[in-house]
Amino acid sequence: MNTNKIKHIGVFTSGGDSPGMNAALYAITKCAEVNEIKVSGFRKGYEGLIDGDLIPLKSHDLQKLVHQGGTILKTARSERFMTLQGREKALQTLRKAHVDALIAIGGDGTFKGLLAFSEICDIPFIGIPGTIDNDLAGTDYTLGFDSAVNTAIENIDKIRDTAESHNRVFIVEVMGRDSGYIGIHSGLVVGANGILIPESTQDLHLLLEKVKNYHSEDAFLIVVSEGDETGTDLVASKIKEVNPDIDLRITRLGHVQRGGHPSAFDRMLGIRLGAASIDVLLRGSENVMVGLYNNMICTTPFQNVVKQHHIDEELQDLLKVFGS
Ligand SMILES: Nc1ncnc2c1ncn2[C@@H]1O[C@H](COP(=O)(O)OP(=O)(O)OP(=O)(O)O)[C@@H](O)[C@H]1O
Ligand SMILES: O=P(O)(O)OC[C@H]1O[C@](O)(CO)[C@@H](O)[C@@H]1O
Repeated sequence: MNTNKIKHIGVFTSGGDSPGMNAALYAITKCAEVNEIKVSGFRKGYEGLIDGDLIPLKSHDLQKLVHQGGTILKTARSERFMTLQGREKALQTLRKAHVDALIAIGGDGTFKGLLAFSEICDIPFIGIPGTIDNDLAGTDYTLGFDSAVNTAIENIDKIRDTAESHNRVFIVEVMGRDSGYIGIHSGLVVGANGILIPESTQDLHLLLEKVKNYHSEDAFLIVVSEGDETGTDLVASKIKEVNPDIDLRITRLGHVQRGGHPSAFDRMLGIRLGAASIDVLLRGSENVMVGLYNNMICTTPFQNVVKQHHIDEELQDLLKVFGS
């Protein structure tokens, strides 16, 4: 496509919200304005595309929202977009609004959606990785991951205080639908006694050995990823089996990890990736996700942005030493 013809860009946030999305929206809008391109925001992810629910975006308004968590465009998981009929409606919306290119901020599901959409819609699509799970290939970090880990550790530190006071064992469940990134990062930096994540299957046995002999005056903290195959409740009952005297509590941190102000890292990541999305679009890229690799901007075709079920070797080694 002749990129001089890009006069109107549509943008939306999709999947789970993540801190830093507003910073990315600000950067997209600011950089588009510099290039005399109009930006419209579709509300509630693919739902807004289907229903034609769009609002004009101006950098002046977004500038003061960079520090805010969530997404001012709202987000959703859209059943309707999973159907060809839904995608055809979205195509009509884009044609009617004369949108020349689309930028989506979301996780791997969002990019699968764009791939399906590209079969019937031939305008360029650019993706920005936005999910607290950090489970995408093509980038070292996704928007919101750093903030979510910070929220998790702030809360786990508090749990330690009460756990120490009562000599209790606590299982703290952290988010990550299929991924242990939040689990391994938060578990390591709070000094957890055990860390269970879906990418590593041997730890439970070692953990049970350790907890069997636990009669300490200390707290015993176990961080379990939501996606761990054993699961929080079963881990708890296995611990009770091997050591029935243990005073055990479970805390599920849940959606608190998705809220709150974005960290400095996530604000900066949002600014960099938002700006990069306009830059690569105007250089003629399409159907790629912009990401950060070794602290440099890179692009990856949507086909390769599959869910990342791999924790690198260095972290796995740390897990062996510190996590079980
Ligand atoms: N194969 C697909 N075809 C069409 N649309 C899809 C497909 N997969 C996902 N989508 C659309 O993308 C939306 C977002 O995907 P999903 O709910 O998996 O979140 P995500 O982008 O992976 O973010 P998060 O990691 O925060 O959950 C879905 O609700 C659906 O509308
Ligand atoms: O908000 P929902 O739809 O319950 O989704 C929860 C899922 O979304 C995530 O927070 C990612 O956005 C996962 O960690 C979690 O499993």
